[in-house]
Amino acid sequence: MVAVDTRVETPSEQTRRPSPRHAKQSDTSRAFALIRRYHGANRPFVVGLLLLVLEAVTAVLEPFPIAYATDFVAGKAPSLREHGFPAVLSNERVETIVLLGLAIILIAAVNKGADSLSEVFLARGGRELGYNIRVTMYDRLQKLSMAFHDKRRTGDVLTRVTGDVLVVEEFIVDSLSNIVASALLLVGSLVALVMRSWQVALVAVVIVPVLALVANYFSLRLKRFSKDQRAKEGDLASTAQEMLSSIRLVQSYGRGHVDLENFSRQSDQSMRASLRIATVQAQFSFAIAVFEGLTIAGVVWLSFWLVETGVVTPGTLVLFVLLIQNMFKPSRKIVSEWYKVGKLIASTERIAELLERQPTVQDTPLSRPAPRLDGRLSFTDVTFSYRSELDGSEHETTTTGTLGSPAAGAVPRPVLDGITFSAEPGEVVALIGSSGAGKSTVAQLVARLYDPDSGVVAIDGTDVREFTLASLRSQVSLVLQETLLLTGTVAENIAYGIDEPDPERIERAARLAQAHEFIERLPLGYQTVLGERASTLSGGQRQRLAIARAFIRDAPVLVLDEPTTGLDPEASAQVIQALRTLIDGTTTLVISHDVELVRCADRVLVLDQGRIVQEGSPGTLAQSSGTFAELFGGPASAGRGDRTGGSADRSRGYA
Ligand SMILES: Nc1ncnc2c1ncn2[C@@H]1O[C@H](COP(=O)(O)OP(=O)(O)OP(=O)(O)O)[C@@H](O)[C@H]1O
Repeated sequence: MVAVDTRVETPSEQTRRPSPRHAKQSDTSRAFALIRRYHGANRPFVVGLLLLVLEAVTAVLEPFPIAYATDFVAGKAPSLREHGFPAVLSNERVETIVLLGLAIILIAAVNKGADSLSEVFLARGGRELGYNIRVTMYDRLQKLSMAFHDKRRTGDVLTRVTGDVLVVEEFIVDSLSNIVASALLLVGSLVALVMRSWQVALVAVVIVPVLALVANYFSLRLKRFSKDQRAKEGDLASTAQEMLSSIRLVQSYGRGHVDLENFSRQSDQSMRASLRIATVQAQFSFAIAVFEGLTIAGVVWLSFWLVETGVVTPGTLVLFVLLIQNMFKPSRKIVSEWYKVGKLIASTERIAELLERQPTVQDTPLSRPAPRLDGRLSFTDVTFSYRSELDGSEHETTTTGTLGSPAAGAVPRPVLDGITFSAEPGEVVALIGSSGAGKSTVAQLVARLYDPDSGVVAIDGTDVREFTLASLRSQVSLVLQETLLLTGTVAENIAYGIDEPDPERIERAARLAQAHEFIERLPLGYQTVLGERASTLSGGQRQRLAIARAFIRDAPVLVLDEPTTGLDPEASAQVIQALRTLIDGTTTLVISHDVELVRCADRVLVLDQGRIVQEGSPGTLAQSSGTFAELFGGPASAGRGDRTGGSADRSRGYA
């Protein structure tokens, strides 16, 4: 059932981006292409549409017994028996009226039955479509590279995955049946009119294009306003999400009122957008109602003249009025649903924009699974600059909302400029340098969170781009400054990223990470459920869980990015103790401002503005003049052999 798009994307697809003009021209076809691609089984749609045809046919038939009864009562039509119906009652007149009444009931029952059943079938199709789109979007979001995630606005993306998908889903469930049934009824009524009187049909033939023109005028306005409204809703969700994720900052700085003003301004804009839609809808309904009144009056005058001249019977006049009403009823429905077509198109555009986005970091058809790696890491003449995947007008429009805020037109300066170094298996290399020098960027290139603009990052002599992302990333462990813990138990958090965790393995990892003792003290030990941000744990405890997570993965390459920043000396000492065990025998890239941690390294690289400006063992660098000695102080610094060095001397604030 799931239509998750797991195709391997080729590099050529990466650059395939429609021009804004092209995208504008194909709004509707884009919407239908999306529905076609993700709708799942055909059966609910086929059966649903057949039932709609039955509904339309019965709706066209409904006025006929009423018209016949009118003529029969007025003595202008014979009894049904004269048409060859078998006699069922003794009174022929009563019999005709009863049979006509039964026909009205039967037609109405079939009509309503078909209507309800079609809704059931289309609901099934619509929900399946929504499910497929939602799961595919989730899958795509996981695959999109950091260049996308750096700039996207979470609230807006969430609105696309939830709100916009719901719009598409509900269009199929609620509106599609109304629109198709109404269109069929319109055509059916027109055909019935043509068959009964060409003169009256002429009136109807004039009505249809006028109706279409009026509908088109209003639908264009509705579409524009709905796009605007969806974008405003996305902005609103982004603002709310940002406030919630930075609630500590908001409260501690007492800036809640500023955020509130901002939120209420955006709410106001969203409300105004909704009101504009409601106003246009009301104008639309009013225009149609006036037009309907005029048309029915015209038909009544025309039919009256036809009755007077004996061309048609009074029953036919009733039939005409009912058929014309039959034409306006669906028109009114189409009008109200048309607004949803605009909404549908706006939402599908926003969904398609996300689904069509190609990750810049991805597997190629030539990628192969990495074997178990030894961990020989090398950077050769690596140059890199941050580029936004959101650059380009098709991604940054005012109508579909903002996925992010790229610095339009800014030429990115290289963040890394010709970086070359290597680390042997098991070697610990420390990266130091002032803030913004590019240390974290080097670390992120190892796990291919970004790809270099030029040069090669290799492990065991193979360019990391030749390995599949999953197999590469499973052999690189990251411990970052801010530990990301997920809602779930402590055990689940430690075992995150491995397929078959067993409790013994989890506990062994926790013991190695010096986390076992505090976990045992938690109310339910390893089964304690951590909240969204595990705010009940201290920074040091969270960090030791991250180290346990790295232990359990047993990856040959380890990247530590400021793992002790923000911890007090005691917590920091515990974390460093755990890290000493973790880095032993593992190729490690460590970025730290902590002298204790840097002393664990075999070699230190000093980065400045994206270049390596100094290189050597901690001991050697401490003896020579340069950034290292300035940052970490004098000759006391020693190499890896001095890992137990107990100086509490910290780096001198240069972050
Ligand atoms: N996602 C990003 N998008 C755009 N620019 C970025 C991004 N991340 C970092 N930069 C820029 O790249 C440069 C290097 O950043 P990086 O985080 O690698 O430095 P760093 O040496 O790790 O700094 P710090 O010690 O402060 O963490 C900085 O100028 C930073 O502003």
